[in-house]
Amino acid sequence: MKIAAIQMRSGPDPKVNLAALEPLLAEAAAAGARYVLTPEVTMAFAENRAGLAEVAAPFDADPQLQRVGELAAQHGMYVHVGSLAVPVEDGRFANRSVLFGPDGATIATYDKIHLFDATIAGLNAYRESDTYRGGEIAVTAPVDEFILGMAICYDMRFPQLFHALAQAGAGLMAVPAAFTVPTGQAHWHVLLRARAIETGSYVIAAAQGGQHANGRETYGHSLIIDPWGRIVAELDHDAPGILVADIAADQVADARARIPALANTRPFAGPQALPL
Ligand SMILES: O=C(O)CNC(=O)[C@H](CS)NC(=O)CCC(=O)C(=O)O
Repeated sequence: MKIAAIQMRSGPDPKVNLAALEPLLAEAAAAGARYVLTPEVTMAFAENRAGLAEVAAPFDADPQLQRVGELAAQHGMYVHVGSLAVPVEDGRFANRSVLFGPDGATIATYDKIHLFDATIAGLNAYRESDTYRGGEIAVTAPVDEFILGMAICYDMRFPQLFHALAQAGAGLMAVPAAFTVPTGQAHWHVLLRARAIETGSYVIAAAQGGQHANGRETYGHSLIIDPWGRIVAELDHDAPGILVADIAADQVADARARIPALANTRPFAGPQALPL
């Protein structure tokens, strides 16, 4: 199965972002992709909560999202919108991933569980939970012969999520992202490779990249990693573009046969704080 990651440089306006996305989806379809992943905050990378409130639409009436569903059907491929902001009851948003099937139907949604509340030296303090409400449910979905495990950006730092997805059968992990540059330089490749190795799974990471209109700068470097932890494709820059690779379910089985860490997982008690 051919899969593709789309790298973007989204701004605050969903119409402009959709216009940037459409030709990249067409390019992925022309390359033979059966499954395509777009980055976190594909549709609106806003400056703040007020900026999002101006453009975010109810989930069932989002014109850009509906257009992506039509494009999935037109191209006959799975299109996974890495995330977009969806208004929720408490005035915040869900940072939500949406998977469309090749017939254009919505197959699955996933709300980002782990929110980026961190202060990084030299950057602003990020308080994602001011704007977004965290999800509470891990999600898998069928994509042809694969089971897809859904994660978003900062989720990649939480191996227990990927372990749970793999235990539920996922062999392809999706990580749409809008990573900061310094943490990307330090951690992006090693964390994503580790998630692939630990779970014997493919990892596809579709990134935002470059200098955005909202003042943020993101790391780019979209990646596809095989279940042995090898990087099989990378956009070695932060500009918009697409990345394509062939994946095969027998590679998942092979990696898990060589290192059966999933099967060898055992429950344990403790830790005991010694000496008692
Ligand atoms: O805020 C928005 O509109 C969109 N969301 C993001 O950009 C999110 C939350 S601020 N970014 C990350 O999770 C980066 C994580 C990261 O860089 C790391 O883990 O090192």
